[in-house]
Formats: sequence, C-alpha cells, structure tokens
Amino acid sequence: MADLAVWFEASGAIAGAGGVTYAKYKAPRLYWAAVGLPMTWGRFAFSYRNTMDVCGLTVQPSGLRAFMSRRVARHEVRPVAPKIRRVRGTSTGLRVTLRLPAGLEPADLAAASERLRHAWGVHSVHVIAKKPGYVELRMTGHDLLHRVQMPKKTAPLDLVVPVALRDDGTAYVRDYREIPHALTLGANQSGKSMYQRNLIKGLAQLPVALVGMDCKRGVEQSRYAPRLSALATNPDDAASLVDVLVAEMEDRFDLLAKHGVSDLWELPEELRPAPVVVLVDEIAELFLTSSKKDEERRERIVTGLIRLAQLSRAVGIYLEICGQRFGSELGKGATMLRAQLTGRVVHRVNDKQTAEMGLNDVAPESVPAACTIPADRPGQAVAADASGGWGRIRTPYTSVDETVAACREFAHLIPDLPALAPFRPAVSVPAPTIPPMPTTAPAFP
Ligand SMILES: Nc1ncnc2c1ncn2[C@@H]1O[C@H](COP(=O)(O)OP(=O)(O)OP(=O)(O)O)[C@@H](O)[C@H]1O
Repeated sequence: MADLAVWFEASGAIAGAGGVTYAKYKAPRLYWAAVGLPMTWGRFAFSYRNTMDVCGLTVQPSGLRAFMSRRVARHEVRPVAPKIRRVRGTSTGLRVTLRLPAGLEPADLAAASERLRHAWGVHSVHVIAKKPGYVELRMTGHDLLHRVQMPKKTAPLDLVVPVALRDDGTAYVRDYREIPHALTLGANQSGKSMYQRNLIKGLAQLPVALVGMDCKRGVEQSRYAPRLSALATNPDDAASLVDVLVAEMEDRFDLLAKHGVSDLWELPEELRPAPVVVLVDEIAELFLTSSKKDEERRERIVTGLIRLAQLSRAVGIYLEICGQRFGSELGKGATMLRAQLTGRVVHRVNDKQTAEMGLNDVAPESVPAACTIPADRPGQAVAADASGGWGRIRTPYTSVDETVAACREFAHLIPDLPALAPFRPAVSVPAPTIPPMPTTAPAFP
C-alpha cells in the first residue's frame, strides 16, 4: 500500500515537472505568470542589495550619512544602492523603478544590464531613463520576439502607428509628428514588405492620404489601391508624382503664410489639409538610369525628394522610404536624401556596410546588432533614430489579406486632395461569388 502511494507521488511529481517544462517552451506567457514571475520577484527581492554591490552599482555614502551611521545607529557604513521605488509584474516581465543616488547615472546601469540579467535569471534587462534621477528596469522573462504578440490596447491614433514589438515588450510606434521621415533597409526576404504591410494597415485607419511609389510595376502596393490617394508604378509616373507633391508642398506653405502660422497643426481644423504619407517601395528603382533621358528624370525625382525631405514636415507631408541598400553607389543626391530620413529600421543585411549605411550616422553602436539578425527571424530589425536611442524590434505576422481588408474597410477615409486625383489607382472590384450549379434538377411544384 505504502509502495503504491510513493508510486503515485513520484509519477505526479514527474508529470508536474513535465508540464512545467512543456509550458516553459510552448506557453511561455502562462509559464511566466505561474512560475517565472514569483520566482524572479523572490530572487530579485532577496539578492537586490548584494547584486548591486557586486555589479558596482553603489556609491560611497555622503559624509553626513556616514557620520550618522557610525555615531547614531552604531553600525558599519555601507555603500548606497539605488532605492527601489516600485516593483510591478507584467504579463511578460518585471518592472522596477529605482531612484538613483548622487554619483550614479542611467548609463552605469545600462552598462551592467548583462550582469543584472544573469544575476536575476531573466531573458533581458533594459534600462529606461524616466526622469532626472529615476530609471526603470524592464526585465523580460523570455524572448518576446520569438512569437510576436502585440501589447493589448495598441491602436493607431493621431499620427502614431504601432508597427512592431520591441524586445522589452512595449510597442514600437511610428510617430510621424516626432520623426517625419524614415528609411527601412534590409536584404531580400528580411521582412521589409511585412514592415510596410503593418504600417499601411495602421495608416489606413487614420485620416491621411497614402501615396504609393512602387516601380516594380506596382506588384507590392497595387493591392492596397482601395485606400491609396495616388500610385506610381513606373519611374516616369513617379517623377510626375514627385513634381505634384512638391507643388502641393508649396501651396501648403502659401496657406500657412496666409494665416500667419509656421506649422500645419497650428491651422484651424477646418482649414487644415490632410497629412500625406509617401511610401516608396524600392528606392534604387528611382535612382537607376540607362540613357540621357533617364538621367534628367532621375535628377527631377532626386531633387524633388530632397526638397520634400528638407521642408515638408511643417506642411504634413512625410516620407517612408524602403530599399535593400541606400548608399553613395546610387549616385548624386543619395547620401544627402538619406541624411534627412532620421528614423531608421534595418532588417537582416548581407554585409556590414549596409548596416552602417542605415545606422552609422544615428546610432553607430547598434550596427553589430543589425549584423547578427539570424536568417530564420524575418521581420526582426534594429530601430534607431536621430536621438541616438535604438532597440530590437520584430513585426507581427500580418497577411496581405488582412491589410487589403483594412484598405477596403477604410477606403472612405481617403481625403479630398484634387492635386493627387490624376494618380488615383483604378480599384478592381472583386468578382461576385457565383453560387455553384445545382447538380440535380430543381423540383418544380
Ligand atoms: N514578422 C514576421 N513573422 C513571420 N514571418 C515573417 C515576418 N516578416 C516577414 N516574414 C516572412 O518572411 C518572408 C519575407 O518577408 P518579406 O516579403 O516581407 O521580405 P522582403 O524583405 O520584402 O523581401 P524582398 O526584398 O525579397 O521582397 C515572407 O515569407 C514573410 O511571410
């Protein structure tokens, strides 16, 4: 009888351990909520003081404090660690707000983040400077970019579009008012189109005009035609479209001058023209030339794009440029245009030089991260901007059908911009579903 009880206990324990291991790999969120979070919280609380000590994240106490400790409390003077202000568990990790003592700065904690992650047994530790004197440690329990699940309550709003997930569990958003122009780079099959697809799905829901330039005969963008205000599918049309956009920009500046304001957003709402987002699919196609005539066209396009990139932010025209490479090999004007595109997203690249083209001028320390994106992680990228900040992101998988459905659903949001009307793409109406032929003759009464 006793043997039977031991056998039941042992098999129960083995089944439990098996279940926990299974959950760890197959249902990491569940595992984190049930096992990972309480264990990590406990380990953090128990070892915080010592970990800070051994990681060199403490400072010598001030003279007064040392005096008080020795004379009043009569105990040994200990170095001072950051004070814990708040600890909060989330569905993917643990967040800790710390008050820094004088002498420590956020960069000190960021430099020790690899040591902290090992000490507390978590997947990653990110250090975010919240306000002067405070930092937030964002720990994640597992690799969130393995299977991307966007945080709840992320929806496009104003001119902010959630496009991907950051590896600290927050949403990576494309905020056009903060970073007006951006460049997305990556090798073949690295996930550039998926990035654009997520972006278009989000932008489709906002009251903005979407302008496509896809000189690969429109294979990528023509399916989004129901929501596009304009589409150019060859370099000649692209040149004319760029001319129209430059003229639109000049008209908008006239409008600003007439009302004595310097920015589109300062205009009263009823007078404010709709923002325009220009999505260029493969930038190299606009730079290529094979004859003298092509060179004139290229000059027109490049000069127009540079003017837009330099001036159009104030009038609500934004550039979103995508390509495999974007360097001086594209010829005159390429690096000048690139310098104006201050938002950067670099997917897997074939060579270090491409990563440097995308990141060296904004966040050079992120180049190694872009060079080590594995080939089996399409959609993963390094996102950086002119503030010097950077991070790892990955887009969620979004099918073409989902984006096309969003374009159809929000087709009524296409703003009225007469200048773009000649470039409005024809929308193919889906063929009506014909009911199958009856196999037997209908029964007549
Ligand atoms: N975030 C993601 N999650 C899962 N699969 C993805 C993700 N992003 C891209 N993929 C897949 O990777 C493949 C390549 O993606 P995509 O077409 O976006 O790459 P690309 O860089 O545009 O390629 P190309 O330059 O050859 O057109 C596709 O099969 C796509 O479904």
